[in-house]
Amino acid sequence: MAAEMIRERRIRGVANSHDLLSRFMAAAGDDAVDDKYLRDIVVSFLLAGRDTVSSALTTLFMLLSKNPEVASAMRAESPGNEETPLTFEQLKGLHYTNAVLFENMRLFPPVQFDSKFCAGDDVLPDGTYVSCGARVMYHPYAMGRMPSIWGADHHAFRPERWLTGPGNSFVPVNAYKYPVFQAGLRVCFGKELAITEIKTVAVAVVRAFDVEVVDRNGSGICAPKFVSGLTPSISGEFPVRIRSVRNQM
Ligand code: HEM
Repeated sequence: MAAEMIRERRIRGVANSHDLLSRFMAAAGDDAVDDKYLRDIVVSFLLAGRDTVSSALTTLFMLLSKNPEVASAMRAESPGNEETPLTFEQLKGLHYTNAVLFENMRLFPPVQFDSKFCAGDDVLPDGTYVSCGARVMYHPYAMGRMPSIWGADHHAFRPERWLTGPGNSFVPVNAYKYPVFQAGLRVCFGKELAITEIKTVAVAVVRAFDVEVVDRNGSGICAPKFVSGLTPSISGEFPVRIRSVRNQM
């Protein structure tokens, strides 16, 4: 599929196309960019951008089902109704919704753990010696649930913990405290895109529907099994009941 996408652009030309692959090809200009390099770009963007966003949305709706008052607050914050799509600026102004997204990914980070290999002998800030070639892991899932980082209510889904700015506005924390998108030079390249995607889908669905996680027979709330992995997922089924908000008014 990647090869076909590249071939098609080589034939069509990329100067007037604004998709990401065309931009990579155009930016390379006269420098020869081989197809293998471009194929790796396509694959890494698909891998990095697809399962992560869908994992975040899955756990978000799981949490909203357990916390319907949070879904109501998101609905109340969003201007207009489901007929009027939000602009990018309006989306950015949704502080409570932003807090819900970040709180969801604190408890269920789409990349649960990650590792790096030392390029040379080094000493970490806490004094730990690491030798060249050693593997060092960081674990956003564990860090998101540590009382020493998040306090006594670390286990609670509480979006308000992010609303510490003037007028209860959203305030991000240090990326090394919340390494859900990693931190430093190799921070996630698609972070802002991911947040915009998740917010767009979450707001569009919440404005129009109540999403309730149910058991197989459609009655009572069940607890979907969260399966850890590089990008975590839900094992087996994830049955939900969808109710139009408009019909309930
Ligand atoms: C909620 C969604 C996402 C999360 C939690 C996430 C998380 C991460 C993390 C932890 C890394 C560091 C991986 C490593 O260095 O080993 C990373 C890297 C990366 N992400 Fe994301 N990501 C998300 C969505 C996206 C999207 C939508 C895109 C693009 C379409 C994207 C593109 C990338 C790329 C290109 C890198 C490599 C950056 C580099 O090494 O310089 N990500 N992401």
